[in-house]
Amino acid sequence: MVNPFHLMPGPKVWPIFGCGLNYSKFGKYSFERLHLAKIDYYKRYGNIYRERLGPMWIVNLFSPDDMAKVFRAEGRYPNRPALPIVTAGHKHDGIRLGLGSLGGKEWHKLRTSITKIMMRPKAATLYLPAQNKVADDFVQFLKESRNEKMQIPDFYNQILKYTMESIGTVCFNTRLGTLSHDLKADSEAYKMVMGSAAMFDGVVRTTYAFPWYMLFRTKLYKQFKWGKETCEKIAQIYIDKTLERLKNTNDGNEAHESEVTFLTTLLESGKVSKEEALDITVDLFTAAIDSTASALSFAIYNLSKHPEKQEKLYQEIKDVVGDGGDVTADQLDKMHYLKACIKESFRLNFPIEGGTRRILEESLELGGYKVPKGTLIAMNAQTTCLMEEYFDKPFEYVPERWMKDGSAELNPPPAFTMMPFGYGPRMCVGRRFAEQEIYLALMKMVGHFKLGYTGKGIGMLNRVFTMPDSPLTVTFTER
Ligand code: HEM
Repeated sequence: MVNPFHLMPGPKVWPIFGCGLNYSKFGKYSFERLHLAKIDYYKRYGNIYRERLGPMWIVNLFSPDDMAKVFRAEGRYPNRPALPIVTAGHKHDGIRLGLGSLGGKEWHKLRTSITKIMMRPKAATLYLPAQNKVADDFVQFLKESRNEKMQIPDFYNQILKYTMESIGTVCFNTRLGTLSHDLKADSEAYKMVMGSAAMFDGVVRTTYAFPWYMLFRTKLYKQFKWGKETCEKIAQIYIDKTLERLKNTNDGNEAHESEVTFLTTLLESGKVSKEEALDITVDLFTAAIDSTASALSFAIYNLSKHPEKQEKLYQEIKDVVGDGGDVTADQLDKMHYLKACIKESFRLNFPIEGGTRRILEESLELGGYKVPKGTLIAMNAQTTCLMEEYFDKPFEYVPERWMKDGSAELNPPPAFTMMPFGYGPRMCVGRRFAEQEIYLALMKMVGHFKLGYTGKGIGMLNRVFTMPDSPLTVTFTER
């Protein structure tokens, strides 16, 4: 029997505020630690519940079968809500909606122009030589940055510089120079770091705030806009330099191999205008930084907390790569335990609060209820990934569970539980690049240092992406 939507369980809905007060200072929960609310709600309501935030109904799912049903029902143009601050920017100042915020045919046109370039299996390996060099420089930077406790002060921000530097080689074929101990305030790299931080902070703080910024250009809105414009200005400088070099070296023929960048490939595809290509490149650059940094931080943390797993990984690195040098695509293919370590870290510290979201294009039966068209569906993989029902020893770090050799002696993880990059035609377009950056950083770090951990355990903080809730006090001892 299918029940009507209004019978679906969920927290009390107040007039005007809906369920929002639960996350305010009058409530039990906070948006920063939304995962704790989700765990409570799961215990109280089971596999499905609904809540209303502002005018919007949100249906929360915990069952992988229901999540699969949503993905299977999505059509040609899967619909995900845009970031609210981006929508406000579009309304106030005509800020263009990017790939992550567009819907329908407009989204599809942009997406098809880059899916082939970015999603084919070997898409990222073209950038391996440049990204190897960035990872080497990061290790050197860490070596020189250690304090007397062998820790890296402000480690999270240094990781952000690595991810920015690494994706910079893809987007602009240029070294930005962020991995410097002496970053000058008037340098392009410094401005890029500051701009990206201001913009991301604006995104995070407005996503869960009362939407005054939809009505007025609030202080936070101005900060976001300043950050975005700063990044765009600097990106434009790099892009112009690349195009200038291309003009001089290539006499109108295909780009010289050393000048192949994401941007040049996009331009040569003939599918987008020069202006669109510039926009897409800047969008990808900004989408890549915090997302990859937060995933990399938890991967480092989990390995530093589990020395026996780290040693196993070290052995794999020695066996596959030997004593150093550039990591090749063939070697990456053989790094099975490394990939298992990263997957397990994604499971324990799922990178996106809740998980992927969709707006239903048609009404759908979920968990025994008829959910109307237009409802926002939150697929709470973050909670599901820690449930005993689906994972043996859910709170333990066991990379072996992802190995196909059966070494874990645990039940294999079920389908539709682990989707850190989303699913279907709208899944993360930068996945291969994020993974490559994380592989390289971990291989070089674990190859050079024994990572140790002395501080208290790290929890998760929801800042659009899941971030460590306290400083990462990892120790770096040379091998
Ligand atoms: C570990 C790092 C990353 C994680 C965990 C992550 C996760 C995600 C997720 C969950 C989505 C939504 C997918 C869906 O709705 O099904 C997404 C979308 C997206 N990601 Fe990532 N991402 C990461 C890194 C990157 C990188 C490196 C880039 C760029 C090079 C990038 C660019 C994008 C873009 C442009 C979208 C929107 C795609 C669309 O709507 O068509 N991401 N990401």
